Amino acid sequence: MKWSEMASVNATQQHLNFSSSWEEDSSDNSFDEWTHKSVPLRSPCRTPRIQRHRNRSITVSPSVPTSPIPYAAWKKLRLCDSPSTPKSLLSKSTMPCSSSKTCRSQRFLRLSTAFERVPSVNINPFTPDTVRRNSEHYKRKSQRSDDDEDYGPRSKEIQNSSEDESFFLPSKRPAVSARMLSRYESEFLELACIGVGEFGSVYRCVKRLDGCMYAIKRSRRPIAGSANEQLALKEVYAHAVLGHHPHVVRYYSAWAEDDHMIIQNEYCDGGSLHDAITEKREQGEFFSVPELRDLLLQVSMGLKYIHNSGLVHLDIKPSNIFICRRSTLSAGGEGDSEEEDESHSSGVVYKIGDLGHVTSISSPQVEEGDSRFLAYEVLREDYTHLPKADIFALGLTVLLAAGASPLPQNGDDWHRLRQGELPNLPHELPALFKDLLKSLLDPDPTARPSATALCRHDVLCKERAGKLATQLRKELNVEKFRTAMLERELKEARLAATSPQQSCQPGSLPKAKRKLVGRNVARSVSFGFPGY
Ligand SMILES: Nc1ncnc2c1ncn2[C@@H]1O[C@H](COP(=O)(O)OP(=O)(O)OP(=O)(O)O)[C@@H](O)[C@H]1O
Ligand SMILES: [Mg+2]
Repeated sequence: MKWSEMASVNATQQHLNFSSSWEEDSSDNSFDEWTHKSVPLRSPCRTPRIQRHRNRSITVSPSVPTSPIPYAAWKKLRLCDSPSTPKSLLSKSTMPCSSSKTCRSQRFLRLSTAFERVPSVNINPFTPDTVRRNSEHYKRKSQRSDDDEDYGPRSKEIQNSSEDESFFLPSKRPAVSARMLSRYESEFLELACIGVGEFGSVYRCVKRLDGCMYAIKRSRRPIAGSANEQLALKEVYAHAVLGHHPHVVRYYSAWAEDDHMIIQNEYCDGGSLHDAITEKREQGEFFSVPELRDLLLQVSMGLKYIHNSGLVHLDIKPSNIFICRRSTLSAGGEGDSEEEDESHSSGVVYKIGDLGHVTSISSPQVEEGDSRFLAYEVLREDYTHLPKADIFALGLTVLLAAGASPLPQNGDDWHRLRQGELPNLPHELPALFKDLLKSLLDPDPTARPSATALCRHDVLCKERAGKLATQLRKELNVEKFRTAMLERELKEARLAATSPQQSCQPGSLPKAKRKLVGRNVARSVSFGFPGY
């Protein structure tokens, strides 16, 4: 959102109910001062001045909190200098956590270390991990009780039963409301800081009550009365409206605490696409063509859902696409979608996250996203084809995964990418796929394919058809195997019928015990086959 627009919105903006002290407080007029002073002058041929996303989304270890200087803070810093302006926030944000004042994340981490010794979180019996552990435990237990029946004293079983019960029953419920802790502290056990962005920091947490993992995003600065309040609300509004889709990060809850916004989202265990690209790049690797197609298709599905809901994301980029590995889905699992099953065969699910820039297609309030991924028409404030700006950003995202060099933030190279020139890639892409990517970057937004068209595009669906063929081949092999087994059984049954003595041979069942179906055919025993 432009600062000038924000000033008008400010009059009607909905404030979060943080604390009464803030609501009545008119002393923080830095925002008004700032909005009036910062109406941008536009040149006819603009090139983005935005540096905002440099160094963003760095995954840090909890012991080394990094605080990239947010663009907004820089901008504010240039314009006003009161103690309550971002200068103080900036110095706070850049202040090393080792200073005498304990920083919040450290405080939480200390708290969590204390909890680690006595984990006061419940174990959710329905998560795949727990189910597996439970069944192993049951197996062990039944073996043990067999042994006990034969050889061991009964007291041993009695002694173990309380241990077993405590294993299956949720551990004692933590006294959620007994202590006057913040909701965050009382409901969640913080495990690690998994990301730092412009808006805030993201922590991996276990919810004490349900024992599931969540990503908790906490705004970096106090947000009441600031532009960030609208941004924070935007993210929450968007999540709430969007509901569930397998390719959009799932939202669970949001609340304000200590003048900070806290958003509880699904935890994606594979990190961000940005992390995955960086990791591969460091090893001199890039996404393969099938992986690129899969990425493009899955994110298109998420975008199709967002666009069909009347919204646009406006900040599509690798650090806002998260990865889930199917086997370890944390909470909630997947939503319902006709496309759901087809996209999972790679074992990786891509999800669109960070909805902080989402706006509606019909009455857009545009807060430009990362300039590196910004479509030219959005820079020109032409908002008539906003969904195509997401498509443009998706094209650049896929090109980065294909090994393109880091994207320019402005300048000639920036303009060249907006004139339909593809960046250089370390490996040649198949012509059809390359053409498709080129169409995503078309300078004319109307020439770019829609998300719906991408979901049906031949180049991407062939991949899906390929997966389907592989799946069908597997199923065919299973059926062949089954038929062969049945034929063998049939032969045996015929043989048994013609020469009754043979049925008593070692290895074959006594005739009386065999269950015959149909025309004296032994019922096939059910047998396992991996994966079926
Ligand atoms: N649900 C999640 N699961 C796993 N990791 C996450 C999740 N949400 C965020 N992260 C990590 O935290 C980083 C920052 O998150 P997010 O993009 O939501 O915050 P932000 O402050 O809006 O960032 P930015 O302004 O840089 O886009 C992500 O790039 C990712 O590495
Ligand atoms: Mg982000």
